[in-house]
Amino acid sequence: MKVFIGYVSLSGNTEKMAVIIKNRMKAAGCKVYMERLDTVEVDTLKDFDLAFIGLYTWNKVALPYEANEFYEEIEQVDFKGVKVAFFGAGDLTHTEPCAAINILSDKKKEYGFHVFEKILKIHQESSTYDQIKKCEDFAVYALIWGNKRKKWRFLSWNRVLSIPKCQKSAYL
Ligand SMILES: Cc1cc2nc3c(=O)[nH]c(=O)nc-3n(C[C@H](O)[C@H](O)[C@H](O)COP(=O)(O)O)c2cc1C
Repeated sequence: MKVFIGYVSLSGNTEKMAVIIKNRMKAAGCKVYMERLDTVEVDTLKDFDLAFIGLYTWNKVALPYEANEFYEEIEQVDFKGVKVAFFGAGDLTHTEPCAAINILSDKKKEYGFHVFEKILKIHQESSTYDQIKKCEDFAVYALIWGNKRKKWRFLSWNRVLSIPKCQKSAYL
């Protein structure tokens, strides 16, 4: 599978999540292309089987400024059926943590993207074993979701990747 990972990160926490996801996807045999969202051409997402988009949040009512152009360009292309999964670092003690992700994810749904129902939100840096595992598990579940066209394929992916049953508690 061809996987795209696009992210924006100021202090490096979201970038760290992106790297964990990238490594997990490579270990699963995917071809991975990773780029910052402020340099990506939005229509290239159509060339991938699955896209991961990661954002930090600095002001709960706004997108990071580096993602503004990406956000605007979504309106210019037909993205019907393009699959995307969202992740990001934030302050989970906020009343509305990682709100930038919800802003972008809502717009993507509106413009035809097929959005993975689980969003991965990590408190600050992904440094503990538990946080790193959450990133890896999220990546694998998104991959299975992105690849789930036939039941046998879902079952074989489960076996090949040797993952436990879905732990919903790992997601916010
Ligand atoms: C000035 C400032 C405002 C912030 N506002 C929010 C916020 O509204 N919501 C949130 O979830 N996190 C907020 N955070 C926490 C950051 O999202 C968090 O530090 C995150 O790890 C940054 O990601 P990055 O390292 O990828 O840039 C804020 C942090 C700073 C410094």
